[in-house]
Parts: sequence; structure tokens; C-alpha cells
Amino acid sequence: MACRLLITGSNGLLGQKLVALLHQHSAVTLIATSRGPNKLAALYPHVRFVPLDVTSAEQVNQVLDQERPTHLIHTAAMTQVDECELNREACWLQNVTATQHLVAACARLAVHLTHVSTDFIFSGEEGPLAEEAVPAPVNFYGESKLAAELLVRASRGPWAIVRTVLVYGTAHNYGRTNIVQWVRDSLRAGQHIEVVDDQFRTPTLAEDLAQGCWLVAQQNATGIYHISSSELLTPYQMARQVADYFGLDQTLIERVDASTFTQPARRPARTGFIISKAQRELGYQPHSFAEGIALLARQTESA
Ligand SMILES: NC(=O)C1=CN([C@@H]2O[C@H](COP(=O)(O)OP(=O)(O)OC[C@H]3O[C@@H](n4cnc5c(N)ncnc54)[C@H](O)[C@@H]3O)[C@@H](O)[C@H]2O)C=CC1
Repeated sequence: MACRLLITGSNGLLGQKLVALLHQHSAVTLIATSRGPNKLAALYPHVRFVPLDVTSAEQVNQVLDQERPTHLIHTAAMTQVDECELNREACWLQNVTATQHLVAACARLAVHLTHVSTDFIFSGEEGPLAEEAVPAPVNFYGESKLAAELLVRASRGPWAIVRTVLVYGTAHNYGRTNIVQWVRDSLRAGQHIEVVDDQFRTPTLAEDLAQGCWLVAQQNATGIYHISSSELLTPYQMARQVADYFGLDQTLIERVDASTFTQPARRPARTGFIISKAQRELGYQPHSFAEGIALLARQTESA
């Protein structure tokens, strides 16, 4: 299938992984878009880049009219949960209003839209969750992402929603850490860390999420898909695996409850996904957390 794929948020973690996955694909013409300058210009000079702030309806329409994609993967979002809680207007604009613009433009031009969503639309009482589970967000980020989902689901055009969980990975010029590097670097520095053992997630390797989004777009799949790993782990269990892999001092890791931390936004306790629909229908096959650690080690350890 020849496809013109437009990616929003191409400077972000998932956006970068999608570009890395698809930049040499013979059947794909990539159009990377992002707010601000292209962070991938030096790495992938042959990939077309168009600046796009998705909160502007005018820019969205202009870029889609000009680029005429057949598929669009919408990764751009305000993703920092506490920031969303504290700055609700900006969060709504970036997560909901922007999605509204994209839904309208994609429906108008019959572009297949893959929208990326989150486990944080759920209350976290009964994970792991299947696609049919009933959403009930416990924080503003979750509310905004649920509102965006509802806009996508009401679209007259072809749409899919990929929900994911606790994404970890490394990206170029990215400035944010992840659970694997945070634990490794803290323990290497001899720092004591407190890690929660009463929240459950199925952590997602960023490369797997990119693969899942691509499988959806490539197959013109429609509907909702849960894309993560299949291992339900607490951050404490993840930290122990990281320490084990790198041969670091486990006694520096203190097991705590989430109530130890005061954070602006509440976190759902038990999410994590059942991914059998994506495995069965799309052929999605995620890495284990142990494999993800090993991959990240290869990407980030100096020789
Ligand atoms: N990272 C995680 O643990 C999880 C992420 N998700 C979802 O996955 C998707 C991708 O997340 P990540 O790549 O990890 O996030 P990220 O924060 O690394 O990337 C998001 C990108 O969107 C860009 N962006 C924000 N507002 C924009 C605008 N108005 N116009 C253009 N670009 C804009 C940001 O600058 C950033 O580069 C998001 O929809 C997020 O809600 C869902 C669950 C967990």
C-alpha cells in the first residue's frame, strides 16, 4: 500500500520513533510536522518536515490541503500530567481543541486518522483493561484525553484510537528521562530512590508503540486498540529489574506507597492493558520489559 503519512508532534518521543521506523520504508512518503524547529533535521535530512502547531485550525487546514496525506498519526499532546492539572486551559487547547481541528480536516479530506490516547482515561480500579472498559478519569489530563477520544469517535471519516501506557524510550535532543535511565543513573550515582509499589502498569517500549500505530495505519484499521506490553508491573518491580540488569545495588531502592508523594494530579492505581485484540487483529508483538531494558542499554550506554 502506497501511503502519504503525516505525523503530528514529530519532535516528541513517539513522533521520533515513528520517523525512525518509517523514514526508509519504500511504500511510505513521510511528512513530519511539529511545533517549533525540526529536531530531526540532522538525523533524517531526507524526511520532509513542515512546521505545524495543531492548535491552529488555519494551519491544520492549510498543511493538510497542501500535503494531501492519506494517513495521519496524531501524537502531539500536552503529556505532562501535573502540568495539565495546573494549566487546564493550555491542556484543553493542546489535547482537545487541536484534536477537534484534526478530526474535522481528516474527515473533510477522507484521511485515515490514528489518534493516540492513554490509560489515564480510566479510574485505575480494575486493570488490566480491555478496549471496552468504561472510562472514568481521575485527573484533568485524563479528562482532556477522554474528551479528545469522544471527538475522534464521532468523526465521519475513518478513525482509530491507539491507547497506550507508561511509555519508556530515548529520543534525540529530548530532555526528559524515563524509568529505565532514571533508575540506572540514580543507582549509579549511589542515590537512594523511593519507588511506588501500589501502582500497576503494562509499560510500553516507545518502539513498540510506534510499531503498533504503524500497524493500525498500514492496515487501515478502525476502532480502538490497546497497545502496551502484556506484563503488569509496579514501578518498584520495574526498578528492581533495571537494577538487576545493570548489576546495581538493589538496597538503594525503597518500596513506598503512592500516598508518600504529594502531586498536583492524582494517578490511577491499577491500569495496564489487555492487548489480545491488537495481537490477534494487527499481529502486534511487544517486547518484554527485560528486552526493553536491554534495547535501551544498547542505545544509551557509551562503548
Ligand atoms: N509518554 C507516555 O507515558 C504516554 C503517552 N501517551 C500519549 O502518547 C502520545 C505521544 O506521547 P509522547 O510522544 O510520549 O509525548 P511527548 O511529550 O514526548 O511528545 C508530544 C509532542 O507534542 C508536541 N506538541 C504539543 N503541543 C503541540 C502543538 N500545539 N502543535 C504541535 N506539536 C505539539 C510537543 O512539543 C511534543 O514534542 C500523546 O498523545 C500522549 O498523550 C499515552 C500514555 C502514556
